[in-house]
This record gives sequence, structure tokens and C-alpha cells, in this order.
Amino acid sequence: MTDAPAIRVRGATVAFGDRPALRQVDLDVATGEVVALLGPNGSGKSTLIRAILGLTPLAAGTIELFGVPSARFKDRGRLGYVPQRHTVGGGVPSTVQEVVSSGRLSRRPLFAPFLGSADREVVCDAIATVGLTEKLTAPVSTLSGGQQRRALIARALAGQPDVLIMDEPFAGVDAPNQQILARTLGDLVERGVTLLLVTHEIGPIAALLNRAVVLSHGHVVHDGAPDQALLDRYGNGDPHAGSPTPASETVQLGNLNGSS
Ligand SMILES: Nc1ncnc2c1ncn2[C@@H]1O[C@H](COP(=O)(O)OP(=O)(O)OP(=O)(O)O)[C@@H](O)[C@H]1O
Repeated sequence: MTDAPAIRVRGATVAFGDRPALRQVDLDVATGEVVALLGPNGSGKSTLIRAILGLTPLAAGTIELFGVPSARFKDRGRLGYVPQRHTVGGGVPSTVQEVVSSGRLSRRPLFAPFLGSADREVVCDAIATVGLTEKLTAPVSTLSGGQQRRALIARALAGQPDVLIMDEPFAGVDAPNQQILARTLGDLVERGVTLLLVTHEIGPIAALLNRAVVLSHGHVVHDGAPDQALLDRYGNGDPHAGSPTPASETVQLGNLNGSS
């Protein structure tokens, strides 16, 4: 272990064609921190986490993971990712156990891709952590949206990541399941897992948050305490919170930035 932050982003710039999506973004996430990434639709949140995960190339800037430049970072299993899509499955019917087991493969050597008993134990533990043990053999297509989110989280947990990056973990999840999810995330934080979450709703995890980072038009416009103004804006579970709003997005977030 080094004292380097789990994630260090400096001057990250991403463009799609001639349209910039991230502009000179700096972000540090220390080991053990819980950071929410907020901002209106299209502000660059998903692009930033995809860049951190090495899924979207930078036009400029640098990213270090655990103190190692991203291009040289080999231990990708230390990063868990729960993508934005809130359903799993597709054409091939798979059970919860199969979906979650697939998340363990990142920890297996290429020449030994089959799961041993220790791996299967980790898979069962991940499923228990998200409260889906009774659904072990159920096809994921039969689960509710919230249960499918939890199955995806368990899949990420099966890789035993040190950092869990989640894109909209609460989207499409009803209030009771949001509470269950939030408790699951709280358990992970107690175990020392670092969390970086893109969300439009910080309400369910407000108590866990160390910091909130707000993006607007690809810029960081706030990086600091999840203060009352942010809770008012993003904390009420309103699915439209953070959507482009008339006139004042930049001004309002600029004020927040100035006051932090
Ligand atoms: N693969 C892509 N090709 C072209 N443009 C893209 C691509 N991915 C993202 N963009 C554009 O980059 C900008 C940032 O998108 P991004 O998805 O990162 O925003 P976001 O803040 O995550 O939005 P949302 O809250 O709607 O998920 C947007 O203008 C989007 O249209």
C-alpha cells in the first residue's frame, strides 16, 4: 500500500469529435473515501468514470490508480464497476449465481478460468452482502429492477475490488430498495472499500458521503463537502434533479463553488 490516492485525475480532457465532454478535470479520491459525482445530464459524469476505468481515452491529462499511471496499471481487478444500465441478462438466460460468478473471473488467471471452492465462497458472500441469497438460482430476468441492480453490485463485489465505481446505482430503484442498497454500500465502506458514485440522488447515501464533486459542461464546479445547497438540489430523490434547468445551472453551481 502507498499513500497515493486510490484515484488521481489531472487535467483530464476528453472530446467526442469536436465536442468536448471533459475539460481539464482534476479529481482525487483517497482510499476509504465515499465521493458522489453529481451534475446535470450530459455534464460528463459517465465520461469521467469511464476514463478512470480506462474505457474512454484521454485527449489530454493523466490518470493514476493507486499511484500507478493508468496505462501501466495492470491490477484492474482492484476496480469494480457497476454500469449505468439497470438491467442485466439479455438474450441468454442466466441465474443470479452465474451473473455474479462472471465477476469473479477477473480475479482468475487466464490459464485457470474455472472457479474453485474459495472463489465460489466469495461469490456466495457477495450475493449474501446484497441480500439475494434466496434468489441464487433465479433467472436474473425474473428479478425486479432494484434486485437486478443488487445482482450487478454483487458481480462487482465478487472481484473483491478495493474501489467500487457505480453509475447511477439508485436509478429505477424504489425507495425501500434504495435503503437496502444504501445499507449494503455502508457495509462495504465499513470494510474499507472506496466508493465513487455517479448519482442524481444523494439522499439515500447522504450519511455516507465524504465529498461531492459537481460537473457542469465538463468542468468541475464544486469539490467539497456535500453541503446543504447540494442536499437541497440532489438529496430529495427527485429523478429530475440535476437535469438541465433554465438559465441558472452555471451561475448556481458557480456560486456553490465560490462559497465552498
Ligand atoms: N460515445 C459517445 N460518443 C459521442 N458523444 C458522447 C459519447 N459519450 C458521451 N458523449 C457526450 O459527452 C457528453 C457527456 O456525456 P456523459 O454521458 O459523460 O454525461 P453524464 O453527465 O454522464 O450524463 P447523464 O447524467 O445523462 O448520464 C454529452 O454531451 C454526451 O452526449
